[in-house]
Amino acid sequence: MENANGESSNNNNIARLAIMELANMISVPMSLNAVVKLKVADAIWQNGSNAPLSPVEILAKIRGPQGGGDPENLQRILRMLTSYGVFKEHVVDDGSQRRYSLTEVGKTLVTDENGLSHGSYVLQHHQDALMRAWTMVHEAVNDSSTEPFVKANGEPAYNYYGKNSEMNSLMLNAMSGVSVPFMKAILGGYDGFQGVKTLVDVGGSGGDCLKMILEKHTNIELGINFDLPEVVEKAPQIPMGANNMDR
Ligand SMILES: C[S@@+](CC[C@H](N)C(=O)[O-])C[C@H]1O[C@@H](n2cnc3c(N)ncnc32)[C@H](O)[C@@H]1O
Repeated sequence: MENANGESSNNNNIARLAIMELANMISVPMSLNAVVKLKVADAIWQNGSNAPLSPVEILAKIRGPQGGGDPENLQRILRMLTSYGVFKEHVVDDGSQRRYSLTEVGKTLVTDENGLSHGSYVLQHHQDALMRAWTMVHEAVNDSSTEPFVKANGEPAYNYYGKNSEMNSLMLNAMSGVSVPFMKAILGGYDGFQGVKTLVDVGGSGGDCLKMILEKHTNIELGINFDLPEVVEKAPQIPMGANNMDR
């Protein structure tokens, strides 16, 4: 059946459902944020066994002897993220119990031997200051003279992070967690650093990428991590490298 605009009611209903799904999309990153805060991926991973666990078993691992927590609500979050490919759901034959293991996507949230994962990246993107800025995106259209982050928080993002040690560390960890695995892959196939004597990483954050490049390409005599003073202050010293130094 068609309405006055020539649209079928079935198409209309699909459109209504689509806009409702879009309106509720915030539940996806917020659920992701929740599993990172709860350290669910590490609880399931258990040194690589990745054996499917029930919400009750996951809670026991993340909360330890203090116990407690709500397995029903945890299961809701896990099911939501299962539908977005973060977890795999294993349903017992009679449907009475559901267990969860990590997919390849979920494994990116497991803390590695260097204490890194993509979890910090998730948290960094949903910290309060950014959430406040997201509510003001329309202001970037109404009045683009001041960016939404500044309108929401009174100063530009990196100034704001630099003044708050917790946010600064979160940003550093987020960048390391993402960049180290990518840089490993890049170094396996990219030969553009051959013949380079001085390398400057502009906005190099904690200097992980620069450090990895210097370790592999010993032809580079000087590496400079050029970043903001409060960022390089926390960055570890790099052999043969310099932080914000111009020689
Ligand atoms: C998205 S992060 C890049 C991280 C890094 N390149 C990596 O791959 O891990 C952007 C970096 O730019 C730095 N940055 C921002 N404004 C800067 C400025 N004015 N001068 C130097 N660095 C700046 C930030 O402190 C941050 O470390």
